[in-house]
Amino acid sequence: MGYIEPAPIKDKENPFESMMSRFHIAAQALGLDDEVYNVLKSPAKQVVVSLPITMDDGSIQVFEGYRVIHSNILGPSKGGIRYDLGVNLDEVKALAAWMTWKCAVVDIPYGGAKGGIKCNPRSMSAGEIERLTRAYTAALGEIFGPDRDIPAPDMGTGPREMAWLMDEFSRAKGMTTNAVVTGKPIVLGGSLGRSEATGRGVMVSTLAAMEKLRINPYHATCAVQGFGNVGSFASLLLEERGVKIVAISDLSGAYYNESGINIKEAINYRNENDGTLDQFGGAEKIEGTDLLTLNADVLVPAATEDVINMTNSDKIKVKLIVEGANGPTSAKADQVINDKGIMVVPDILANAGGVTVSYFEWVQNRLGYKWTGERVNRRSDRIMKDAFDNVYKISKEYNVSMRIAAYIVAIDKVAKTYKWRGGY
Ligand SMILES: NC(=O)C1=CN([C@@H]2O[C@H](COP(=O)(O)OP(=O)(O)OC[C@H]3O[C@@H](n4cnc5c(N)ncnc54)[C@H](O)[C@@H]3O)[C@@H](O)[C@H]2O)C=CC1
Ligand SMILES: O=C(O)CCC(=O)C(=O)O
Repeated sequence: MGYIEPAPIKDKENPFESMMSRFHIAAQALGLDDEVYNVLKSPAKQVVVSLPITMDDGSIQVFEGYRVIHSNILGPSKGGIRYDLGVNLDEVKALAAWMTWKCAVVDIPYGGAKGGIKCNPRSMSAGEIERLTRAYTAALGEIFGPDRDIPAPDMGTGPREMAWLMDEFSRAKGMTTNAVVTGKPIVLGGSLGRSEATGRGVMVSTLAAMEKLRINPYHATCAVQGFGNVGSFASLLLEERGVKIVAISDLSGAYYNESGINIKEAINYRNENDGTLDQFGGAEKIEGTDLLTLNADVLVPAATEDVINMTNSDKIKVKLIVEGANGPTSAKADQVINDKGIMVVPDILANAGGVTVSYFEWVQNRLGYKWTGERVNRRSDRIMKDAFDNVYKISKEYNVSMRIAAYIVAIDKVAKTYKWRGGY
């Protein structure tokens, strides 16, 4: 398949401003004082690096790489690395702040960071991606570290890139340092359960929300946007629990089957076809954006930012949105969705299963010990369910949406920690 350019998203909002508008509402509800507000509204560190890479044809191409540390108040900063043509500083700043709130919502001892390289990994060879990953790691070698800043996979990256990052960092330090990065291959110290962890957390959040809404999973239908790491595992695990997945999608388009898509078949098809669902035969092909407005009970956006926005929010028909992606709902669309009475399990809660198991991976690396997959899943399910219940309780207490409640939980924890540690 040739590379398919994503269609530009209409009315895309500035992601950092979107994040700030929710932060502002939650800070007001919480009565956050000005000092802490000012500390938390700006990232602690922003680094932009220029990466000249020799391409396979011998030419030199210069790529721009970013790493933003939003906060290290709760601990070393943590967050994925994204390879995508849409990467820019405002996006990375927003994603870094979301990591701060996410780690606080699930109560793990990390601050928030995010990184990215503006590139199109689908049009690059493995060798070019390896050289780019190694150059990025070398450029940020003084930022990364198991006690400082710990990257992980995000869109366009996975265990392969994390292995190169770990190796490059270890070579520079003269010792194997596997705790510098999570989401590694198992053989390099990756944790069992990390690959499926984000999708698994989405499944746990979806079932918890369905229980509140009295939706029986065995009678429920669900549409999932994005069929990468998060979307495919969320689909598989929800299907295993009785939910009928009626639509899935990726950059090639959306695929609809009202009797339910066989998700194992779709995953096998994608794995055998260069990572794409293009020409998938188990469903009828529909427009990618039509998936968002289908008649289903649940929508899981698991692709990218701002896909639910002012052009389509009034047409959304589901009862529940569970945000597998970071920032899939624009801040302006929040109000429309709330007015329609749709429950939203927000990104900083719903997709926190990934960073939770990344934390377990880091703990195992530091202990020099391996947990069983059963132990990883049991503990992460518990953390996700407790976090859901806590956010739900706060949403009732403050009479706010689940999104604002999650921000309240997070900001409160970070602010209290900041106060105890003291400013400069
Ligand atoms: N990988 C992880 O552990 C975590 C990922 N996330 C978030 O989940 C989202 C997806 O990440 P991954 O699954 O890791 O990425 P991935 O690179 O594995 O997969 C992305 C998928 O989305 C599809 N896609 C991209 N743009 C699209 C569009 N406009 N419409 C339909 N499909 C589109 C791609 O074709 C691909 O199927 C991102 O927002 C990421 O930040 C959040 C928490 C953890
Ligand atoms: O696993 C991690 O450390 C971070 C994953 C991530 O980037 C995210 O949750 O958005």
